[in-house]
Amino acid sequence: MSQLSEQQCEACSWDASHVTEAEIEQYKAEIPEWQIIERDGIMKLERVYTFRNFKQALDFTNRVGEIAEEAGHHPALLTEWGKVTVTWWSHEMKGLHRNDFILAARTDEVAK
Ligand SMILES: C[C@H](O)[C@H](O)[C@H]1CNC2=NC(N)=NC(=O)C2=N1
Repeated sequence: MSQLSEQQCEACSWDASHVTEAEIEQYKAEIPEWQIIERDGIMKLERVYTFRNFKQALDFTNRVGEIAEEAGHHPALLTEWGKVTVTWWSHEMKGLHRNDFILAARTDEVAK
C-alpha cells in the first residue's frame, strides 16, 4: 500500500464510511504527531505547527490551502503569530474519513 500522502481522496458524501478503529490505528502510525479529538460530537484530526514568525505561519497556511483546493477537501485553519492549528474532518459525514488522514499526511509534507 502506498504512503498515505500518495493515496487518492474520494469524493465527500454524507453517507461515506467513517474510518474503523482498525483503520485509525493503521493510519495514525503514519501521522503520529496528530491528535484525534472530539469537538461538537465530531471526531477530528488536529495538529499545531509552530513557526518563527507570522509570515512563515501564513506561508504554510497558504500551502495547506493549495493542497486542500487540489483535493477538494478542506481543513479548519487557525493562523496566529508563529503558530498554525490545522484540523481535518469530513464535514458532510460529520466524522473522520480516510481522506482526512491522507490530507493530514500531505499537510506534514508541506510543513517540511
Ligand atoms: C461542494 C464541495 O465539494 C463539498 O462541500 C466539499 C468541500 N470540501 C470539503 N471538505 C471537507 N473536509 N469535508 C467535506 O465534506 C467537504 N465537502
